[in-house]
Amino acid sequence: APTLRLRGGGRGARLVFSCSASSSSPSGEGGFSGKVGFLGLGIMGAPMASNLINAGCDVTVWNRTRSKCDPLLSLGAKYEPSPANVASSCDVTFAMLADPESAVEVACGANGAAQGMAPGKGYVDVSTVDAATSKLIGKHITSTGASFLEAPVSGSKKPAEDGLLIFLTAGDESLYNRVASLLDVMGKSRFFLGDVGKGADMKLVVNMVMGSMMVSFSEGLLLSEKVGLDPNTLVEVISQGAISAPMFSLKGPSMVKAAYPTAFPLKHQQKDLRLALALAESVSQSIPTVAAANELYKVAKSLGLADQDFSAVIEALKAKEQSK
Ligand SMILES: NC(=O)C1=CN([C@@H]2O[C@H](COP(=O)(O)OP(=O)(O)OC[C@H]3O[C@@H](n4cnc5c(N)ncnc54)[C@H](OP(=O)(O)O)[C@@H]3O)[C@@H](O)[C@H]2O)C=CC1
Ligand SMILES: O=CCCC(=O)O
Repeated sequence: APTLRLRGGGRGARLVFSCSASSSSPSGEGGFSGKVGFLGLGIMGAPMASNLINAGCDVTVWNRTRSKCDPLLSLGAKYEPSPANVASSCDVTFAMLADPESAVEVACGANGAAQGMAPGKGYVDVSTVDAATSKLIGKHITSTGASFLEAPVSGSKKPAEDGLLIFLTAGDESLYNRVASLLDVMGKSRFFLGDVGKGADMKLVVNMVMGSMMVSFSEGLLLSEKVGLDPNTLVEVISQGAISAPMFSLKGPSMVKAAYPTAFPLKHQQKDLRLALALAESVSQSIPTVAAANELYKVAKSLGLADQDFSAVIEALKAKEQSK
């Protein structure tokens, strides 16, 4: 019988089917009983794979840096020495890689996942990449007879740990239905947006808004301090008004202390702004606020902050002030 369990706390609490559930729905969704591969065990991939294992899935992992597999193996995962091996030994393989270059390399390179793909198998790329990259990966995967779904996620380290991500999917709808119960183990909601590229586009639009919001927030924190206000009070005032956002309440207090524990690496936020600018250019849209924000993230990277949380962009503003 399907297993029901409570997921999340407070307002996020809900009941979800476990991995071995055998439910079915009019859309063709059902439980997933096959073998699941997971490639890329960074900040996001590791907790996502952990949740699949904890839900009872038969998970096989691979990561470029082998040692990052160890915690997952302790939870019961299996290991294969290459993406091709994972893909050939699993029914469906997820990939959570850093950027377009690594996503292509892992899917299409030597010993890449495509080499282990075959009809009946599926590849779900949950990395944040641009539409052209996603289409390229999709082409390699589908040329083997396998199916392809892009499924970038909104939500950071904590939502990944809590299984509360938001999936922005596009591509093969039957694969979407086939992996729905797996997405529900890792996330709180999922959108199917159409042809390959639409999930990538949606993700880049969301993240360009987020990246600009963070810069605007940083400017406000610094200005409040400069005019003699307590920036902690600013965080509190914002949290009670119409521009309240979990991101401000979560990151504000540590930003005031100049602490940037990494949830979303700054280098990835800058990558997303770069890709969003290219997306806007492809349709001749001007996004001047995003362009200005991108310059600040580039400055922050040049200050050695690439691996800090993206909220460290405030340090680029501080550096500008100091150089006056
Ligand atoms: N962190 C966040 O809040 C969120 C991140 N994202 C997106 O998810 C993706 C992953 O992010 P995150 O987990 O934070 O990033 P991490 O930097 O923590 O992890 C990146 C992963 O990519 C692997 N990788 C990098 N380059 C290569 C390569 N050339 N070949 C093979 N593997 C490679 C890394 O392997 P290795 O361990 O060997 O370095 C690691 O497994 C990114 O696209 C990011 O934009 C999306 C939503 C939220
Ligand atoms: O891509 C990273 C998104 C982070 C978030 O949605 O909080």
